[in-house]
Amino acid sequence: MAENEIKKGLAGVVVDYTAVSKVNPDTNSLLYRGYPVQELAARCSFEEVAYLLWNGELPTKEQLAEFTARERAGRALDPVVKQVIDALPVTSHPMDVCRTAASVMGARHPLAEDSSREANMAKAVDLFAAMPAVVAYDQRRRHGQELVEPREDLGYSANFLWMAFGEEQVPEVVDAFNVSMILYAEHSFNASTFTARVITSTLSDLHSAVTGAIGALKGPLHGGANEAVMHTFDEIGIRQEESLEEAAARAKAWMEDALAKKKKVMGFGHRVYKHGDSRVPTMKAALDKMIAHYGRPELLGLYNGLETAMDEAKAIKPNLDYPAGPTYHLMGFDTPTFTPLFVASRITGWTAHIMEQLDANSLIRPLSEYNGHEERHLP
Ligand SMILES: CC(=O)SCCNC(=O)CCNC(=O)[C@H](O)C(C)(C)COP(=O)(O)OP(=O)(O)OC[C@H]1O[C@@H](n2cnc3c(N)ncnc32)[C@H](O)[C@@H]1OP(=O)(O)O
Ligand SMILES: O=C([O-])CC(=O)C(=O)O
Repeated sequence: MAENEIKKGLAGVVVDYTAVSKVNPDTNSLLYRGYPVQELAARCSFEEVAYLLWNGELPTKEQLAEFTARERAGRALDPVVKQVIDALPVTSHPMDVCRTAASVMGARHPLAEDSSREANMAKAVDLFAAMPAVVAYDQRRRHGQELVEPREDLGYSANFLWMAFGEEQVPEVVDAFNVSMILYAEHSFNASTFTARVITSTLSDLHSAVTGAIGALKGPLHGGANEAVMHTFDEIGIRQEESLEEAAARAKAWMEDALAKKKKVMGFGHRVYKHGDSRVPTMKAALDKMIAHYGRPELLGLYNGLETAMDEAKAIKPNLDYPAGPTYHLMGFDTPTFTPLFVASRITGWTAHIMEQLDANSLIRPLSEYNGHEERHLP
């Protein structure tokens, strides 16, 4: 019997203060620096939200102009980072490519060993500006396509889609992508952010913390779930000729069978929210728009069938990854690219937390209760 109560997975443990965001499971709300995320998603660009997360306030017109000019100037893929990506097999998971690229960018950064607030802010903006090129180029090279150079006349989301597909997207698609970036940007002490804070607490550098955070995000219990959702849809089978009702019935039957076999179905459940993820209604509205735009009601059938069956059987609600996965699929991203899209967004939240951790640092080092062999001695 343990002498101390063990909180497995640190469930329910409050480990520090944060002013970056507030997740409130009782009111199903999420605030970034005090602003409801739904309001930000409806009215702001992702660039404005990034600025807010880092600086605590939304930018003025002049500040936004300066900030976007800085972001646009940093979008091109560093030729050395491209060489490193090209040296990786095309079968490498795109999250491994992202993690490697973040690490190379850190080693090459002119301020690599400087962890002052000014240097960290510069590094954060550099990563934010450059990661879309990594994600977009890696998807393209896996499909035998050439790098697409960024366009300075486009906003962050429009340019990201341009670099991924080499075609300008219509405003509805750009808006849905912008909403997904805003919703994915920040979520208090989730596993990847906590990883970044642990690494930062040793006084290691920002790129090391982001590289570790990317590793934590990859797992299917965290960000990897958006990719896993699409695998579920694929396993059930996407049949474009099918009606919404037919697809829903097949998805419902699939879920009932999966739950009878005690399977965990990715895209459902959350450590903090127990009555639904605050971000899902906004992301689901964006998914609905994409389903209408691309004329794909059968995907809504699959979505509804799984959700209903999970709710009836276990009352477990979808998390953000559930509507995000099929939204990215409709936009034309291949499935392994979904979690790197999450990386591109969460760089903002991670780096805001890294700077906050450094401002009031204490080495993160919890205790453990030993349950191994009694003391013994060599014969
Ligand atoms: C952006 C994000 O990172 S959001 C999270 C993305 N992750 C996923 O979608 C992965 C699937 N979900 C899960 O594994 C979990 O819900 C987690 C890890 C997110 C949170 O889990 P925890 O708070 O640790 O709860 P835990 O995993 O113990 O689940 C509690 C119960 O609900 C069940 N449950 C929770 N989620 C699911 C699920 N997705 N499918 C089936 N059952 C589930 C568990 O089996 C468990 O049942 P039991 O008490 O009968 O054993
Ligand atoms: O908060 C969590 O545990 C996971 C999550 O939803 C996120 O990181 O966006």
